[in-house]
Amino acid sequence: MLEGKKVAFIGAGSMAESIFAGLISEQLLDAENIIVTNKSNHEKLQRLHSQYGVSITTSHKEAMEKAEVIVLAMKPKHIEESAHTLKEHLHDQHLLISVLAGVSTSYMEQLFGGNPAIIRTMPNTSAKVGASATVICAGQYATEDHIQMARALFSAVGAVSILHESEIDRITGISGSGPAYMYYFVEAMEEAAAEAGLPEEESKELIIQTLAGAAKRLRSSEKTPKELYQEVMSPNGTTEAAFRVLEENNVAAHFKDAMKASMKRAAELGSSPES
Ligand SMILES: NC(=O)C1=CN([C@@H]2O[C@H](COP(=O)(O)OP(=O)(O)OC[C@H]3O[C@@H](n4cnc5c(N)ncnc54)[C@H](OP(=O)(O)O)[C@@H]3O)[C@@H](O)[C@H]2O)C=CC1
Ligand SMILES: O=C(O)[C@@H]1CCC=N1
Repeated sequence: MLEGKKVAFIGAGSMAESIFAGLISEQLLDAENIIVTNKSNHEKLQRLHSQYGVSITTSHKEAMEKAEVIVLAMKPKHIEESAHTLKEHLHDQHLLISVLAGVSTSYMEQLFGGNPAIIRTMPNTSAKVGASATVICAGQYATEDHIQMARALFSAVGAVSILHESEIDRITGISGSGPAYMYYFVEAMEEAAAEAGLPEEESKELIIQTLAGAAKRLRSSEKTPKELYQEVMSPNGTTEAAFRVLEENNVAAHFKDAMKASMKRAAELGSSPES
């Protein structure tokens, strides 16, 4: 569906880079069909050009004129100023794909004016290795073809689910921010290994393999997470000792509170993107 099309990224931060790096390595698009622009960090654009071979420009007008698919990848607080510049170059053939947390399609439709085709998405940075968990929903002017185009783009960099827009803020606290939670736990595991005097490289590898193995098991087993962790626990053994500490410290409750805070922040970004 994206054959022969050019895709412009407005915003060149970690999310944009994760997506276009994934699109290139998964061979959905050639680097020269990807145009990247940002606000003012020219060194960053140069680095992205050298590293990936993507086309870069400091002109948002040029990006809009060359591409049919426009990925909005700036911070939510910058959507208003950005839409102000982009809207004069927007035409009927453009598809706008937003990755912005919290920002609704109706708000973007209002900013761009007219009847812009907008697909709102919530990917995550695992797009860089073709393993994002992306959620998409359509604005009122997006057609089935637009949905399929966005689905094709994000399918190249991971799994895609279609959700109702009212669910996207909540899922942001689960799968959008999700990779960060996993890295945080891995960091704690690495620190515990180091504090116990274990060799760094070997511990790191064992932790990653443990995480990958648990993810594989979750995917392939019919068992619930509780059944799976109970399987690890020998009576009065090491895991039980660890879980006693987790439960004494209410870790699951605190972790759930953290995800609720992320969901709440997504809703706040939507009601007041400039915050
Ligand atoms: N990081 C993540 O894991 C995820 C992020 N998102 C969403 O992706 C978006 C980007 O996040 P992230 O990549 O982390 O942010 P970054 O801060 O890393 O990048 C933001 C980018 O936007 C550019 N920018 C700022 N203002 C404008 C403007 N007016 N016009 C064009 N470009 C502009 C910046 O350019 P310059 O450097 O020149 O100022 C920078 O390249 C956010 O809306 C976020 O909600 C969604 C899912 C996951
Ligand atoms: O932290 C953020 O706001 C973005 C949205 C989801 C993940 N990162």
